[in-house]
Parts: sequence; structure tokens; C-alpha cells
Amino acid sequence: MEGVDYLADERKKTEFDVEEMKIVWAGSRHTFEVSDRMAKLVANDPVFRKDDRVMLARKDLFKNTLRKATYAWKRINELRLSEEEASKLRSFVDEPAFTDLHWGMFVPAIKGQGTDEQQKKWLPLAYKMQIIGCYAQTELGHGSNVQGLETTATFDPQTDEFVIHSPTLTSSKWWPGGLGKVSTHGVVYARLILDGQEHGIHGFIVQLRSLEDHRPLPGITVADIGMKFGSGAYNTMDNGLLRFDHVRIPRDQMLMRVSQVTRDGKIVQSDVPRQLVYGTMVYVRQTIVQDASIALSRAVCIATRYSAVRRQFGSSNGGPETQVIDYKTQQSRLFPLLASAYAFRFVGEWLKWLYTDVTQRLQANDFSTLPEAHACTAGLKSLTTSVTADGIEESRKLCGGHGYLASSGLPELFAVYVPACTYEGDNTVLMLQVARFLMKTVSQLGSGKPPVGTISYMGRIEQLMQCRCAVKKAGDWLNPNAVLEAFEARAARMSVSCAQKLSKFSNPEEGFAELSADLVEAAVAHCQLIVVSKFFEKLQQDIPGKGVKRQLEVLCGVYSLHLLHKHQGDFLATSYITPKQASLANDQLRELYSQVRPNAIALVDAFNYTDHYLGSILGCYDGNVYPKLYEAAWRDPLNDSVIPDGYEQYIRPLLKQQLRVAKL
Ligand SMILES: CC(C)(COP(=O)(O)OP(=O)(O)OC[C@H]1O[C@@H](n2cnc3c(N)ncnc32)[C@H](O)[C@@H]1OP(=O)(O)O)[C@@H](O)C(=O)NCCC(=O)NCCSC(=O)CCCC(=O)O
Ligand SMILES: Cc1cc2nc3c(=O)[nH]c(=O)nc-3n(C[C@H](O)[C@H](O)[C@H](O)COP(=O)(O)OP(=O)(O)OC[C@H]3O[C@@H](n4cnc5c(N)ncnc54)[C@H](O)[C@@H]3O)c2cc1C
Repeated sequence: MEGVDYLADERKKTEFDVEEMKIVWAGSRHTFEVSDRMAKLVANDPVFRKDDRVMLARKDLFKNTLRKATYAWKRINELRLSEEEASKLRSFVDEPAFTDLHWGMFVPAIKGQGTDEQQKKWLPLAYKMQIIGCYAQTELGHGSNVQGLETTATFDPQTDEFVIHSPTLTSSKWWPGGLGKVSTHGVVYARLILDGQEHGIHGFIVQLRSLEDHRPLPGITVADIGMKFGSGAYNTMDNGLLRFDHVRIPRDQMLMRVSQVTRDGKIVQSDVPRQLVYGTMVYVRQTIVQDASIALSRAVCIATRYSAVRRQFGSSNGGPETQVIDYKTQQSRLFPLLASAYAFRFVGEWLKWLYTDVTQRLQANDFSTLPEAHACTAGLKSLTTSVTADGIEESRKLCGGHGYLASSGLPELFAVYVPACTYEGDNTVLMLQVARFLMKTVSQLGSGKPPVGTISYMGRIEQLMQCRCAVKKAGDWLNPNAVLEAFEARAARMSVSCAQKLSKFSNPEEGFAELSADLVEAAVAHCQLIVVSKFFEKLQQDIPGKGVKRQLEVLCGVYSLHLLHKHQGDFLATSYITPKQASLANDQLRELYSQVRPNAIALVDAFNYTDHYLGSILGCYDGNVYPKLYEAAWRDPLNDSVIPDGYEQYIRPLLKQQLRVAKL
């Protein structure tokens, strides 16, 4: 029972209003209320139990997921949940499933790339789940390089149809979630061919399975691609393979918002830029940034609570040992992750706003902010997923040996999360997109078109190239302007340095390839600046609740100064700071850790996660870890019998043989 009392004591140390922090974390009182209600609904329903997941064989696991998804849909209808409530409910079920791709990509692809008429035809069917869809873009041979896709869509003017075909093995669709066993339809990306001429990649709605008996339609070969990383984890999802043998679809099933194909086989471009064919990816990358803060905060919640429960060394006169959370090394590994979770939450909120803004502008035929929206979604997706994947693994290590138990929840969280570094754009490939955007911006400086939005700091390039850090004592690093200028100067100088090196190459593409590792570093510096500056912007808002703003200021300090410490090579090499100033930043960071310490448990309580959602004995709210670990061990199927299956067959003969050897 020690753990229970322990976290209660920890909670007494809190210096801020946790209930108000919950609202800040959720984004609004309304969102908090919806999340809280949906989380409890799922947690209190035994159908959504998930602690047995890692024990299930693939077929049982998959059937279990189907059962839960169907039950969730039934509840959503019975309770007449709104779209917002339904999507929260699905997320608290916390099991990757075909529904993620149906609602998260199939529907948005039709919404973003379909004409009004196409939306009117397909969306009602999808909304009622009378058809189930996936997003079939990636192929066995091509994922990152979308323009390299090989699947063809050839127009046949005789019949007014497209013929969808997989000409090679490498053109087989490979990876789409929900495709393997469930989807009846897919938005399939293919190379458009009109009268022997290629016209780039476009999306097509293709029916894959019969709505009567679920069999693949003629010409279609479809299957699951097999087991993936980890037990349980992403294996609940039926990622699929798909081949087309001259499959015919009506002409009006090409998504035609960006380009139209006329009855006589001519292509007509609308005013919308071609890049909008990639629009679904922009949308999903934005949601992935929001999900990163959720995954990271779950891991941090587990590691923080357990670090307060766990004690090692330092006992004097037979008293209790030291809580591991009190070790400065533990704090220096844990608190930056806690601060990152909050930072990603706020940048995710801002990115959602940016995405909504760009969508409204696109509807009014204003395409001016699309390049920035692409760079921000690509870069922040890359940055936040990389940090989160590493952060989950670090959280496991922060929990010592017990973190390696499935019942800690961390192995499965890691296994489910890591593909986020790859799907929806490999993180390096996406950072290179940001680098292209930065190099373009630098090359246009002085052209009379001032950079705007997240790149507006480049408009002050002369000042940023020359200024020097004014910090004289550790406390000066608490000044937001000092921190912002440091991050701006570092990002601007790294970009300019790359641009200068690039200008020495006669062939810019060759130069870009040669310098790509440096370019990625410059892009990371730019993205970190965005996160830091959005955290500062958040602090300028009116934030009610005793001590809430103060805690966020401390976390913002931890976030920015830990980055400054970690990347001090960049800050020093670009000559913005001196070694002394770098050292002062580290002194200030250490001081901030001491300020986080008494509030650490309350800061993770503010995430408002139920024990069901966390799925972790180490992270349980009451901190009653040891009895729960002990009980869970006994529930393992291996402990169903004292003598294991296989004793007679394998262990006994072995021991007998050793006896014989011993007798000799
Ligand atoms: C890497 C690129 C961006 C390269 O594109 P490209 O056209 O070959 O070449 P480029 O010269 O670099 O770009 C041409 C131009 O297009 C722009 N652009 C590129 N992407 C976008 C966008 N999304 N929005 C708006 N604009 C975009 C670029 O900035 C270029 O613009 P510019 O000519 O410089 O003005 C592209 O191939 C790509 O996006 N690859 C990544 C593939 C990917 O993300 N696949 C996702 C599959 S679905 C999935 O994984 C689902 C998982 C979900 C789950 O389970 O949760
Ligand atoms: C769990 C999961 C779910 C998925 N779901 C879907 C889905 O629903 N629908 C769908 O269509 N797809 C899906 N995908 C596919 C996913 O989008 C691709 O795997 C992803 O875009 C990466 O592409 P790739 O596999 O071709 O990687 P590759 O591009 O082959 O990457 C291999 C390596 O090459 C490097 N590399 C590649 N190009 C460059 C370059 N230009 N410069 C420098 N380095 C480079 C990468 O950094 C990486 O290190 C899913 C993938 C996973 C893992």
C-alpha cells in the first residue's frame, strides 16, 4: 500500500490548480468535457478491455479488433454521438483498426479531392459505413517517391472507363491499412494515361470487394501483408497488398477536383494547384502532430508516476530509500520529455488552426499559404514523431527493468508508435521538403517579397546574421526574447550557411544531394524554432487558474533550454553564443528541474488519462504498483499450471540425461 500513500503525498506538493491545467491541456472546457466523458465510457465497458491483447495470436487479435470496432459503431449510433464524440471514443478504444483509415484518410481524400457531385455520391455511403474505405497509395517498390508509383489508370474512350492495372510486381499496392481483410473500396493512386500520354498521379475510387459476400471483385488480388513489429501492437491492423488485372471503373470515379478527364479523353486542369492531389497527406500529418503529444504524454505519465513510486539507494538509519525521481539524472531525462509533451500539444493546436486557415483560403482560391502549410506539416510531423518515438523508449528505460514488462504498457506503446516515423512520409524525406522550402526562401530574400508566417524571421536576416547573445547571468535565459533570438539566429545562420555552400555547385540538385545531411539539420533547427515560438505565443494568452501559467512558463523554459543544451554545438558553431553563455543556460535548466519536481505528478495528472487508457501497471493513478505487478504475474497463462506443458516431453528427459551423466 506504500505506493498509494506515496502519490497522495506527491499530490499534496502541487503548486497549481490541476483542474484548470486539465482545461489548458484539452484545449477548451468543452473538449475536456467531451474527452472525459468518452474516456470513462470506454474505460467502464468490459468489451473494450485490452490487457489481454499481447497474449492473442494474430487471428484472434484481428477478430477481437473487428468485434470492438463493430461494438464501438453500435454504441456511437445508440448514443447518437456527434462526430467529435465518436472520434474521441474511437481514440480511447486505443487499438489501431481499419476504421482509422476509413475515417482518417478515405473520407478526407474524397472530401479534399472529390468534386461536389462525387462528394454527394460517396460521402453518405462512407458516413453510414455502408462502404468501408482505405487509402491505397504506397506500392511494394515505391513509397516515399509518389511520382514513381507504377499502377496505371488508362482511359478507354470506347467504354468511358478507366482501366486500373498493376504492370509489375513492384507496382503491387503494399501497406494500406484496412486493405488486407476489410475494405470494400479504396482511393487508389495511379498514373493517369490518356491516349498513350502520361499525366501524373491521381486518385481513383475503386471497389475492391463485393458488398454481397466480401469476395474480391474480378481482376483484384488482395491479402494481408503479414505480422509486424511487436506483439499485439499494430498487428490489430490489416495492412494489405493489392494487385489489379485490368480492372475497369467508370470515368466519374477519378477524383476530379484538381484535374478533370472529359468524355472524349482530354484533361482539363482546374485553378487548383496540382499539389492538392497530396492534400490528404497534409491533413493527416497535421493530425499526427496532435497524436504525438498524446503518445508522448502517455509514456511520460507512466514514467513520472513510477519514478515517484520507485526507490533506490540513499537510505539512512533504516529509513526509506530515495525516490528515483529525485535524482538529477532522472530529472534531466524525464522533465524535457514532459515539457516536450506540452510543447507538442500547443504546436499541434496551432497547426490545426493553420490547416483550417489554409483550407478556407483554398476554398476562396487563395493558394498563397499552401507551401508554408506543407513545410510546417511535413517538418513538425517529422520532428514530433522522432522525439516521441525516442521519448517512449527513454521512458521505458526510466522505468528500469519493470519497464520491459508488457504490463508496463510501454513496449506496446512503442511498437504501435514507431511506424509514425515512417508512415505519412519518412521523417528524413519530409525534413528534406522543409529544407527545400528554406533554401527557396533564402534565395528569394531581397527580391522585394518579404517572408511571412513561420519564416518571417528570415526578413530580419541581416540583423540575425550579426547579433550576439546578450545573456550575462543564468536568469537572463528566462527572458523569452533572449531565447527566441537564439533560436532564430541559429536557424537563420544554418540555412544561410547551407545556401552559401549550395551556390558553389553548378548543378543545384547535385548540391542538394551532397549537402542533404546538413540541410536536414538546418530544417530541424527551423522546426524547433517553430515549436519554441508557439509555446511562447501560448504563454501570451490569458491563462486562468492559480499557478497554471507559472508552471507553463517553467515547462517552456525546460523545453527551450534543454534543446539549447542538447544542440549547443549548433549555437556555438554559428557564433551566436559563447561557451560561458551555453554553460549559464545549463545552470538555469538545472534550476528549472527543481521547480518542476514538486509539481511533476500533478503535471501528468493534468493529462486526465484513465487507468484503462494508460494500460500500465507502472503508471496507475494510485501508484499501487507492486501488488498489481505481483497479481499480474499470476495471470500469465504460463502460470496456469505449476508444471509447464512440455515438462514430460523436454525437461524431464533432459534432467534424466544429466542424472545419468552425473552417475558416470
Ligand atoms: C516527398 C514528396 C513530397 C515529393 O514530392 P514530388 O512531387 O515528387 O517532388 P517535389 O519536387 O519535392 O515537390 C513538388 C512541389 O510540390 C510541393 N509539395 C510536395 N508535397 C506537397 C504537399 N503535400 N502539399 C503541398 N505541396 C506539396 C513541393 O513543395 C514542391 O513545390 P515547389 O515546386 O517547390 O513549389 C512526395 O513524394 C511525398 O509526399 N512522399 C511521401 C509519401 C507519403 O507520405 N505517403 C503516405 C502514404 S499514406 C500513409 O502512410 C498512411 C498511414 C496512416 C496511419 O496508419 O495512420
Ligand atoms: C504501419 C504503416 C502503415 C502504413 N499505412 C499506409 C496506408 O494506409 N496507405 C499507404 O498508401 N501507405 C501506407 N504506409 C506506407 C508508408 O507511407 C511508407 O512506408 C512511407 O511513406 C515511407 O516510404 P518507403 O516505405 O518507400 O520508405 P523508403 O523511401 O524506401 O525509405 C527507406 C530509407 O530511404 C531513405 N530515403 C528515401 N528517399 C530518400 C531521399 N530522397 N533522400 C534521402 N533519403 C531517402 C529514407 O529516409 C529511409 O531511411 C504505411 C506504412 C507503415 C509502416
